[in-house]
Amino acid sequence: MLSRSNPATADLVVAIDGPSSSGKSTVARRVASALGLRYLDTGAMYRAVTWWMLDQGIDLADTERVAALVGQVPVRMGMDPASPTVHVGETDVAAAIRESRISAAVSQIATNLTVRADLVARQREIAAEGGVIIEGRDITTVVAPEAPVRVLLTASEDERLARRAHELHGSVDDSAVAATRDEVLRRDADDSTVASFQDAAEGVDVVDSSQMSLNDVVAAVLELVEKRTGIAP
Ligand SMILES: Nc1ncnc2c1ncn2[C@@H]1O[C@H](COP(=O)(O)OP(=O)(O)OP(=O)(O)O)[C@@H](O)[C@H]1O
Ligand SMILES: Nc1ccn([C@H]2C[C@H](O)[C@@H](COP(=O)(O)O)O2)c(=O)n1
Repeated sequence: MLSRSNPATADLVVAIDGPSSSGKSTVARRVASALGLRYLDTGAMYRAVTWWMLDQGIDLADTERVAALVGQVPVRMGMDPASPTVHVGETDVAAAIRESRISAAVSQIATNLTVRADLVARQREIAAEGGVIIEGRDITTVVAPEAPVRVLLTASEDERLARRAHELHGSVDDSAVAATRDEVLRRDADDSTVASFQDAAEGVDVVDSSQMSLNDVVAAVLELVEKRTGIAP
């Protein structure tokens, strides 16, 4: 695992929220690498729980059964931003949790309030250790509302659909974008019933990346870290 190599950032927590495909994972990993922080992808935790429930043959609509079982799911997150890992027990699920069957089902898990309480508690333990950038949907508001740097990373719907379509289908033509709508917009609609990531909470800085290159977004977040904490790479 990554050692917390930068003494200046040993206690730092950076929180990033935003809708699907706004660039959270990509930007957070790069910022973490620049600052010597660990990187926690909380969406991957919800995906790993989804993977385990389906692997066990659990009906995700049976919210009480899911709630009763979530505490048993042995999710292990590797937080080196250069090579983050996700295991459930000894099984490497990093690729499996990105399959479309998981993307299509994960909101059923993420909208289960007992699951949220369980995963938020695990995420808060990691935040309490410091030296970490955490991204998701409720990090600035619920998991780490006291973090000195809190960012809402947004982009227009069209831009987010195009980014995901390009990533998944290698194209931004009409059929590629249409095939991506469920993964991006339907999921955001479902997820926003339990987490507030469309508007910034008080004190949260907004970065609208619609017209920005990845490098510019990373630079903007690093500037916010410096502005809020005085810490620079
Ligand atoms: N500023 C940008 N300009 C162009 N492409 C971008 C930009 N930011 C991110 N991308 C691309 O958009 C896609 C989605 O980015 P990423 O997976 O980081 O989003 P995300 O917010 O973590 O999504 P999710 O929450 O659904 O996992 C990736 O292919 C990434 O390379
Ligand atoms: N803190 C979080 C992180 C993620 N989710 C939900 C929202 C998504 O549907 C799902 C997977 O996230 P992704 O990998 O696409 O970022 O998990 C959440 O509710 N809270």
